[in-house]
Amino acid sequence: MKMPKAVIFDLDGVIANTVPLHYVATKQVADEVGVPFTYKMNEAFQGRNRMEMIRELCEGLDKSEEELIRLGEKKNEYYKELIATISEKDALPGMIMLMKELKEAGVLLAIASSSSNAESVVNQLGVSMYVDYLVPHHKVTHMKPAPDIFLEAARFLKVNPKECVALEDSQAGLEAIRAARMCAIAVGEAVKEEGADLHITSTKSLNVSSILQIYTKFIAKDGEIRK
Ligand SMILES: O=P(O)(O)OC[C@H]1O[C@@H](O)[C@H](O)[C@@H](O)[C@@H]1O
Ligand SMILES: [Mg+2]
Repeated sequence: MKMPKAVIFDLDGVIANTVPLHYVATKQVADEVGVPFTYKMNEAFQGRNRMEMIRELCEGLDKSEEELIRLGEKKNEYYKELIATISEKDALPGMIMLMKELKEAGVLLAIASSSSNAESVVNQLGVSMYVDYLVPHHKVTHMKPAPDIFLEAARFLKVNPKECVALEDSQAGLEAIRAARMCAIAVGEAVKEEGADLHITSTKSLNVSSILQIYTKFIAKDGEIRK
C-alpha cells in the first residue's frame, strides 16, 4: 500500500457544506433580475467562476458590463452574510477528522477552491491548522475545468501531480483533476462517475484507509500503462 504525498481538496461541497449557501445567494440575485434559478443549475455551476455564472444567468437580458459586475458583487455580499455564521458543524461529515488524520500520517494538504471566500470559510470551519497551502484564487489565470489550480498546489508543495490525490464535487473540478493527471475522488450526486478513480455519494465513507487503497490502485494502473 502506498500513501499519496499530498491530498488536494476542493472546498465548497467537499469540506464545507456551502453549496446550499451559494444557491440561496445566487437565487436572491436571480429573483431580483427575474430569471429562473434551480438547485440543479446551482450544482452545474459549482466549481466555476462567479462572473461566468452571472453572465450565463443574464444571457439575453441586455445587461451592461457594469450591471453584470454589480450583480456579481451583490451575489458575493449575500454569500458573505451567509458564511459569516458558519462553524465546524457546517463541515461535511467526517472531513475534519480526515484532514486531521492525514496530517498525522505526514500527508501534505492543500485547498484548491475557485472561491474568493475560501480563506474565510476555512477559518470559520476551524481547519486552517491542517492546511499547508490554500491556493490564492488570483494566482490562477485559467479556472476549473483547466488543471491550473491543482497544478499550482502541487508546484507549491513540491510534489509531482502523480503523487497527489484530489477531491471534487463538481464536474468542472473533476475535469480539472483529470487534466492535472492526479488521482481523482468524485464526491456526491452532482458529479458523474466517469473519469473518477473513486466515486462516493457521501463524504461519510471517506477515511485514510480508503485514500490509501485508491491511491495504491491508481499507482498500479499507471505502471500498467507504462509497461
Ligand atoms: O463567488 P466566490 O465565493 O468567489 O466563488 C466562486 C465559485 O467558487 C466555487 O467554489 C463554487 O463551487 C462556485 O459555486 C462559486 O461560483
Ligand atoms: Mg466544489
